[in-house]
Amino acid sequence: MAVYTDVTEPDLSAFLGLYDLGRLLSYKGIAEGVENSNFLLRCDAGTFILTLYEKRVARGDLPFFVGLMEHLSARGLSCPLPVANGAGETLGELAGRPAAIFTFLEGMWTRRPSADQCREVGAAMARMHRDAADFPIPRPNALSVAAWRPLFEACDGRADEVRPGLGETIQAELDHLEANWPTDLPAGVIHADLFPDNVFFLGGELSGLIDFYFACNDFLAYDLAIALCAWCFEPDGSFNATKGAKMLGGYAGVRPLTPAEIEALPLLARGAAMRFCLTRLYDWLNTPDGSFVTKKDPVEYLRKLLFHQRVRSVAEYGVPAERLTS
Ligand SMILES: Nc1ncnc2c1ncn2[C@@H]1O[C@H](COP(=O)(O)OP(=O)(O)OP(=O)(O)O)[C@@H](O)[C@H]1O
Ligand SMILES: N[C@@H](CCO)C(=O)O
Repeated sequence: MAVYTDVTEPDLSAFLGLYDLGRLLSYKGIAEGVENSNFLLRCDAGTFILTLYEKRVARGDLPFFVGLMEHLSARGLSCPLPVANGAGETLGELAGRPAAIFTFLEGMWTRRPSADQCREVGAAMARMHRDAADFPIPRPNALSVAAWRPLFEACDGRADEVRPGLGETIQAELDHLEANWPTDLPAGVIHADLFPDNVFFLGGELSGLIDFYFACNDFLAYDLAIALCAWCFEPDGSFNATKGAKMLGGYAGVRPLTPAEIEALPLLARGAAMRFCLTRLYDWLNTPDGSFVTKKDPVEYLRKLLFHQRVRSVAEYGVPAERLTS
């Protein structure tokens, strides 16, 4: 679960006193999530989410994250809207942590996404890319190709404890990715973690996107590659080309891809699989047994990586290239 910091009722009531939300009626910690502490708040004014930012989130990045959610909400994208206090500020401090209150999004995330949901996610991502295009604050991707080898080295040669041969596979793949990573694809603000647990559906329709705490500037098609990894594989490890086709088609229906993006997609997907394999590997090796944080399996992303290594063209994701361009 993710409630790292306890909040006392007097402290919370004092914090809420800065806002125009009425009295605190109740609050409780939310078990899901890994990075920050989240609480469900009920006040006279309604239901809200209180987030306390923990140490893995750099304070200097908070204006980017909170500002981006404000920017996207103002463009009509459904995502948590930071609530301003009486002084017009959206970021404050509570229990010694930076803290913010957000509007509550109705809906639930889906553990078994359907092909139609993959299409909706593709389309929502493209709208997000379009709506964020004029967001003025830059944030370079701290987890892009240049960060992967240092992350692997921080695993101290222990990858084979997770699976024999894993270290060698990662080394070889890093050599390939570093030598071939594209340099000039269309870029902008990406979500960078648009996994099923960060997309809510309500009554069969996509109701919103959450968790913008990896958002950054990078290649737009890299975001799509991440989503392809996160949404289009089945629990048995097989790639579902119907879901792949819907995801890519949903995206391209809003923002057609360039020929260079289409050609780069299998490589970007290898990079995406590597990024999540490495962060999971690092956490796997460095999270103490018995910790209340659920460790995610790095080998799931090794398998996805091996799949993408065999892909020669976007058609193998289920859709011919000509259907993705304008
Ligand atoms: N605005 C919101 N409306 C409704 N529920 C929310 C909202 N924000 C967060 N939640 C709930 O809190 C949970 C954790 O939120 P979030 O994923 O942002 O946390 P995190 O610690 O940053 O997670 P992660 O480990 O995925 O990076 C979500 O799964 C969701 O249940
Ligand atoms: N989505 C990430 C974890 C949180 O960002 C993963 O599944 O590894």
